[in-house]
Amino acid sequence: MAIIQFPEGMKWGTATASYQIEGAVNEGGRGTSIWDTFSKTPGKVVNGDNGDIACDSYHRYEEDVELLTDLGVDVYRFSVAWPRIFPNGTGEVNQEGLEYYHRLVDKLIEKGIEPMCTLYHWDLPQALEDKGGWNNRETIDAFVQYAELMFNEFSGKIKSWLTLNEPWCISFLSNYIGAHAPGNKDLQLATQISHHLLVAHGLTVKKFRNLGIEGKIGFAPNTTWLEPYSNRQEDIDACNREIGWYIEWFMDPVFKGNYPEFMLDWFKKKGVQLEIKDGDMEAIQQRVDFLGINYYTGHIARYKENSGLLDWELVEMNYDRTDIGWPIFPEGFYNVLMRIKESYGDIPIYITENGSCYNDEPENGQVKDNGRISYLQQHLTALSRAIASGVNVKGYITWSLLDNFEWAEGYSMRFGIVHVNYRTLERTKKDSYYWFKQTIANNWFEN
Ligand SMILES: CCOCCOc1ccc(-c2cn(C[C@@H]3NC[C@@H](O)[C@H]3O)nn2)cc1
Repeated sequence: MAIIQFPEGMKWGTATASYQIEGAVNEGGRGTSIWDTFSKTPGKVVNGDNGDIACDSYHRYEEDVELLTDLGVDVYRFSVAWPRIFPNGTGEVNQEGLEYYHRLVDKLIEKGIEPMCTLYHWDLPQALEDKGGWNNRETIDAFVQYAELMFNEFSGKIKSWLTLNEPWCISFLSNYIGAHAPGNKDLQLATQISHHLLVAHGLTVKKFRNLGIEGKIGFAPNTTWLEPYSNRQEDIDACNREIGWYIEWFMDPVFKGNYPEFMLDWFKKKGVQLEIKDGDMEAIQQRVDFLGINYYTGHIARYKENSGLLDWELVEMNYDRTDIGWPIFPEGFYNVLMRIKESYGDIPIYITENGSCYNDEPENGQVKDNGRISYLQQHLTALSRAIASGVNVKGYITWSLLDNFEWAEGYSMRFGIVHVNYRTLERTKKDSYYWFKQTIANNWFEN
């Protein structure tokens, strides 16, 4: 057995997102989002599930904050539903929406928990989508306007901000692969949207600085790792293309001021013509105070000509998998963090999402989710390796506090350390909740 010790001052937390937990989609003046539309489009979400009720956290936020308080977290990462603030994306501000988030933030502060606010976690106002969504550069301006209002409204209360959650999912998963809202399948569109997202991020950081808002700001790309099947250059290059699609494509512009040439060349070969306006790259390259990193899984892969977008194929290694089918690959977590350190230096990093899907149900009031505890142990050990290797990790935020609406998987896949009965909305602390609580209290665990 080994003691895995974390640095003094390490921040611990849990994460959620507005559309996934709030419910109350027609209450408090909220406008329609693209996920309301997408989830009610037949065939898009397992079992036809939607976020109408979800965990009902709009009404039960005090119960959720009690769970956070008992857990002993330092930070709670939540997201704001843009359609609660600007029901039509721009124009009239909805005071009821602001009031809900003041209630939540005030309760967190009362309990000594730092609110970390994600401004955009995928619930774009439908009114903006109707005008082209993220493909329309006017949405960039609308986002900066929304962010400015939030900065001014919550200045002094919220001191940790994230502009975007998982821009790869917002752009490529949602507009090329088509698995998420709004469900387009167009590489040119998706790639142009990825650029607009980065411009929106940069202009928002610039606004944050110009307003002189107290606190720190970053963004939260999602990552993955493909380990080459062999040391053949073609296998290494193929894996680096997939890794680069998540990491370098979104981080090079922010930290280096340019897109990675190898990815630009590849997209050009696929017919993409990226439109970059004068000043865009300078806008994107604003200094961020920290980098959020989301990591779930990785694979072994090798080159395969004309296979998918990036010419690679998975090699099945029969790794254990979580209930959503993702391989348990903690080495990939270490490798992602080392790649980021090598590429971008000592930018402070918060793990803003890491967690696992296990669909264990309560038995006599207990949820024995040993798989989730094992996943946490493996990935926190990988994290401790990265810290020992010099990666500047400031905090770890697990996904998620609650079982919730897992996008296209609906409620069929559970990521929470707290079980939610979607009929009664009763919360039940899982065994992983108690394990995480002890780890937070100790700032170490025994492997
Ligand atoms: C090749 C075909 O692929 C089709 C599906 O492809 C993906 C990829 C990635 C995901 C995914 C889901 N999550 C967890 C969420 N992160 C944010 C938070 O809201 C969590 O709910 N991370 N990544 C889903 C589907």
